[in-house]
Amino acid sequence: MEAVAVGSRILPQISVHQNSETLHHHVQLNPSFVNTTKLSVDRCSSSSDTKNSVSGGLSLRLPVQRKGIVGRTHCSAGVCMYPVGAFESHYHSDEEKIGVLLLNLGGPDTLNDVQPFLFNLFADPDIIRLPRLFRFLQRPLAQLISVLRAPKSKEGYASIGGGSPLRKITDEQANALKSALEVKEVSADVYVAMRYWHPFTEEAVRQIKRDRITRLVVLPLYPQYSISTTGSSVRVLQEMFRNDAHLSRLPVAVIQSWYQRQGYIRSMADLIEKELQNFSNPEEVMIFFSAHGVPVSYVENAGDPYRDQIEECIFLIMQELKSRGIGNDHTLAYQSRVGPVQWLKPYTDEVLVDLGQRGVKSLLAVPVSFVSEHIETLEEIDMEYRELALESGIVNWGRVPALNCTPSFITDLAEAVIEALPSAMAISNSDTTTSDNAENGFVAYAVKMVFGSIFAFLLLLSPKLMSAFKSRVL
Ligand SMILES: C=CC1=C(C)c2cc3[nH]c(cc4nc(cc5[nH]c(cc1n2)c(C)c5CCC(=O)O)C(CCC(=O)O)=C4C)c(C)c3C=C
Ligand SMILES: [Fe+2]
Repeated sequence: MEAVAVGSRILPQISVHQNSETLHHHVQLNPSFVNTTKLSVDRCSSSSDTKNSVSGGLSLRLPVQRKGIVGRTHCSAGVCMYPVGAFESHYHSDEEKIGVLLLNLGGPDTLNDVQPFLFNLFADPDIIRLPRLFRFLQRPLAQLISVLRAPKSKEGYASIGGGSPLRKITDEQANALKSALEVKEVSADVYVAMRYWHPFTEEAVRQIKRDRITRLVVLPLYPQYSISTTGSSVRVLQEMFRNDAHLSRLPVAVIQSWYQRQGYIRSMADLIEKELQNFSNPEEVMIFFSAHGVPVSYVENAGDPYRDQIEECIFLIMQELKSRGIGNDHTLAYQSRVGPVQWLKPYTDEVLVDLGQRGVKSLLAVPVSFVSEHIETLEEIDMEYRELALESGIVNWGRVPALNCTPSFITDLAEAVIEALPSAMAISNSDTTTSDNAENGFVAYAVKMVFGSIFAFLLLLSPKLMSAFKSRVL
């Protein structure tokens, strides 16, 4: 697990508490931030199972921090150990009030919410990454793309019952996590912060303030880190915390990614093992991992560790399956691309056709970057990809369900939270005069909106330009 405190400067590398259920992982702490933490640069010795080889691979694959891009931190070599006992009694004291903030993307509750939800998504500079000079076009462009994409999106949401199930499932996960923490004698309030729809991050943070939480763990419900998911949500949190006197003093730990945790890997392997039994010849089934894509530029230019983490995650799941005597073939592809740019390859739809042509007859789809059912599992995989696979010659199709509230998974999340608690720290020297704030002056905003709207208007008026744009972007 990587955890990092929310802050405006280079952040300390936090924090992996080791226990028998956690894959050993390489992290480095900056002692000036966490002086209560005992540091060790040695790799933890562990039992001779998958853990050791995995941690070696992990440390090599972790990205170097590139300033101003991911903008936060990534781990480098070294393992830190917590003097756990030193913290435990504190959590049970009357004055400590623990909060856990779950981050997720959010989804439209009804079909009327689809276009405004899409607007919020495309208005995010971590989703459409315009060069700084063109940032003034972000909102007009978001307006345009959301209006153009809404009909297709609505169709998708209509086919899964008229809205996204993400809010309901995330609330259930929050309740289950609270109970799992209670079982481990940690009393905590669990909050949900969605990036693009209700309950928005702002609503959750307001509640955290109202409840006078004294220590907060931020847990993204994305196993792997991407600039477009965890990165975006954490950036919003950073801005809010930096600009708030109370929040900037609140000790916070952010778990950046947790795909390598043994509890998660085992839970995924359990689901795959169970689902394979539904095939008449389980050993002949191709395990087909499908991850949500991101544009290639995120990985190759902006230093997004997403692809590396997805690959590592799949390696770990397959290793776990092998240790159970399951040695099926497997492959990975990326789904859900949007827009005219290159996305991570290979693309799910192309691979399905290819596999069918190559004579693969049985296929088990495994959504690997999501932990809840949502439109990309229920509509894209279960309907679109299934149909395409069957048309392409696949005969036996199966799909592993999302983890949702699987008890072993929720228990592992609870352990991740407990392990992160000691590393929570405040943003001490908050800097409230960021250049972004300066840019947000009313006059600058008005000028940008006027020019942006003119651009969007011209685009809408030009049928030729419009149809070219539509065919490439949507
Ligand atoms: C790991 C998960 C996700 C990554 C990475 C991601 C990147 C990403 N997504 C878009 C565009 C869209 N995403 C949409 C919905 C959506 N995406 C994720 C997850 C990841 N996105 C989730 C959980 C959801 C919500 C699903 C729900 O049930 O509501 C949508 C809307 C749906 C649609 O119209 O297809 C869009 C659009 C981009 C551009 C991107 C990376 C840059
Ligand atoms: Fe997405």
